[in-house]
Amino acid sequence: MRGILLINVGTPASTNPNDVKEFIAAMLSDPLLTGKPEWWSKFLAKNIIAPSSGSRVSEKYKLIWHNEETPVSPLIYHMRKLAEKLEEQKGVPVEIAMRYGKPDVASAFRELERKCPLLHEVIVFPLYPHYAQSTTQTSKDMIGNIFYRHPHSFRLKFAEPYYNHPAYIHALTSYAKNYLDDIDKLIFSYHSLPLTQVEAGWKKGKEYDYVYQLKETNRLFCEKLDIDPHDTFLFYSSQRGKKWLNPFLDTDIRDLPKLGWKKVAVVAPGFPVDNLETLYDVGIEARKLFMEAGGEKFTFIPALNSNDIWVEAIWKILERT
Ligand SMILES: C=CC1=C(C)c2cc3[nH]c(cc4nc(cc5[nH]c(cc1n2)c(C)c5CCC(=O)O)C(CCC(=O)O)=C4C)c(C)c3C=C
Ligand SMILES: [Fe+2]
Repeated sequence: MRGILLINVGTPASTNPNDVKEFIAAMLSDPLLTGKPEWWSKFLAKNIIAPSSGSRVSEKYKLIWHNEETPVSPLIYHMRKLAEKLEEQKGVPVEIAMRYGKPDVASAFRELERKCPLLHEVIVFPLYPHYAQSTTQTSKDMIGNIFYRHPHSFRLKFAEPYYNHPAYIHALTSYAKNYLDDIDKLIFSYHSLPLTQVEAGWKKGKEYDYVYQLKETNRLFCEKLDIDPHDTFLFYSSQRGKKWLNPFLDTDIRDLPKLGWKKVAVVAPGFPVDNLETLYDVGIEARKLFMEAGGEKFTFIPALNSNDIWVEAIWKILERT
């Protein structure tokens, strides 16, 4: 039998500033994420960035935390629901794990083996449709490292980027089309990346080319819904410097109302499940900036999360893996 491991970057254990600092330090210590040497990344992350940003970021997490039942990060909440639905509807064991922090990959492998002693294959499904060194590559490296260190009965596969897979585009468009009435422009919002990492990927070819891949998603999205690409904008969020992919959602969106586009909907296809980067950066911060700049209507399109249509799409994407 096959098992599925849903992987994502990670999230703090709670909104407590110490937990947030620990998470930020773990992430920013990764040389594949920062593009800097390991010793330098670790030093900077633990001694400077995490201590100085932990409390500020913790305030953002408090605004989006999932407080029903047991309080939990929305990222984990949606991933658990997605895993449960996949398990129920497809009859295969499914676990979730994070690149940084908990739940961790080694425990997820053990749990899959416990659920299904006859497991012969595990497919890792990254909740990042587009390739990036800071998401896909670092997750693949870390999982391989854990997998090959211990003997396992099953073999391991990693799903390729699915940015152009018809099932992903179908899920995205069937879901998003319900939010597109009465708008002047549709905004595609993606996580920004340092230009150095983007260019390095571009040189390796389109399987590693973040911008090529996300523009393909946008093109296919417009084609499927018969949207004129001139009625869309591409913005990048969560940049950490000037030499990152732009225009920036958290500054440049303010220009739209002045140009006469006062009603927008924002979709973030790079995030199949909601998290801080969608719920806060888009749903709270970008909305506020847009409305303060004279906007009249701001529609935040939630991620696919655990919608049935996304469960079906994942299953179809895994067929070719
Ligand atoms: C498409 C997905 C993502 C890309 C690409 C990405 C690149 C990237 N991220 C950082 C630094 C941080 N990311 C943080 C949180 C975070 N990032 C993503 C996704 C991508 N990151 C997710 C899903 C999350 C988790 C959010 C949650 O709900 O918990 C954080 C911590 C939070 C914060 O401080 O904002 C940091 C730090 C870099 C440097 C980078 C590319 C080089
Ligand atoms: Fe990130």
